[in-house]
Amino acid sequence: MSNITVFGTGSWGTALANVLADNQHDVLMWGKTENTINEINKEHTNSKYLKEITINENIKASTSLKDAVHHSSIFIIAVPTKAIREVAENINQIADGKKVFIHVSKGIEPVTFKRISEMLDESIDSKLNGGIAVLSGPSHAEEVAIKHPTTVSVSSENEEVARLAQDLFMTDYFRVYTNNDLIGIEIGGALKNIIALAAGITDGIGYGDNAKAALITRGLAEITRLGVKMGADPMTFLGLGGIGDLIVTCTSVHSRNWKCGNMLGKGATLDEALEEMNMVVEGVRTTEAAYNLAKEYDVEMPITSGLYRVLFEDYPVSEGVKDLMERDKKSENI
Ligand SMILES: NC(=O)C1=CN([C@@H]2O[C@H](COP(=O)(O)OP(=O)(O)OC[C@H]3O[C@@H](n4cnc5c(N)ncnc54)[C@H](O)[C@@H]3O)[C@@H](O)[C@H]2O)C=CC1
Ligand SMILES: O=C(CO)COP(=O)(O)O
Repeated sequence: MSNITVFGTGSWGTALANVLADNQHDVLMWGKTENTINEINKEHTNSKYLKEITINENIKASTSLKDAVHHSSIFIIAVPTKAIREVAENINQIADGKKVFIHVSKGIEPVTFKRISEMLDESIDSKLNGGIAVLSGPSHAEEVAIKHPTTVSVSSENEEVARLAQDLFMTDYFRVYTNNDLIGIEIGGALKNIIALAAGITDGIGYGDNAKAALITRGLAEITRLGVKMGADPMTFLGLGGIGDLIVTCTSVHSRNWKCGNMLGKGATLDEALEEMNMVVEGVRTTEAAYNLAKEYDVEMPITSGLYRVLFEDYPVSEGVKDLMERDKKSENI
């Protein structure tokens, strides 16, 4: 059994810490918020992020980055994309030996267009970098925390690190596949949030299953178009990290991205919707990144472009839907 540190005490970090503790690993969670850390240690709950869930009593939590870094050589990075560089750079200052980084976040950095494994690679000195992997797939924390059957993929440029991640996480309710397409898994996990925001919007407006199925299907087409230009294997988008995650995020009541979109569809402004959520809605920043990436790679992404206008240019949602429906005639085969 291994010592493992989970960086991030939000819903996903907490649910995954429980999975690892179920596998008898010695888990230390690190976070900045004193209240949450005390609550995890004393009450074995995390009421802000995962209501009504009991956290395994063997899990300890700390606000000390030093303790967190020295606890183990296996790090699970479970903070929002926006915080990845800061956390990784701080770890880099303290670490004194090789560490394996398994990140579970879903986003792309606007402006640089970097994937999370690339941000980690840039932030960690090569002498401290024992390998980087991503864990991604259809997996809401709320269901993993109550041990409902869940399947995910892990990917790394280093096959051994992917297999290590698979071994660490695999339980009878959390099934982990390896996948050799790091780019595809990271792009699929990031871009599905854009489509989930759009699905929330159409549900919020009051449209039905036809609209949602259209978004999932045509959303997958534009995710695949961009992903392939970025170097992904198109088949990855038919797997857990692609269509699997797209389905769960567009259809689940647990999805933060769907919920945010749903409020927008009902008439809230982006600021109002984000204010209402007390958890990260990754799709907002990812829409900005993907909108610019689509231009850079000269890829047509009509759903992403329409959502960009709604989120950042005050474009009415009803007009956004109309634009999508009234685009020039196309063949589905292209
Ligand atoms: N919640 C879920 O079901 C799933 C989430 N993810 C991904 O995991 C990542 C984290 O998501 P959640 O746990 O849902 O987020 P969350 O909003 O529940 O929690 C985020 C955590 O990160 C911490 N944090 C934020 N900025 C920080 C900083 N600068 N330094 C240190 N800590 C910081 C917060 O205090 C909080 O503990 C996201 O990229 C999300 O897309 C992936 C799969 C499932
Ligand atoms: O990635 C997720 C499920 O696989 C979580 O999605 P949300 O952030 O929209 O809740």
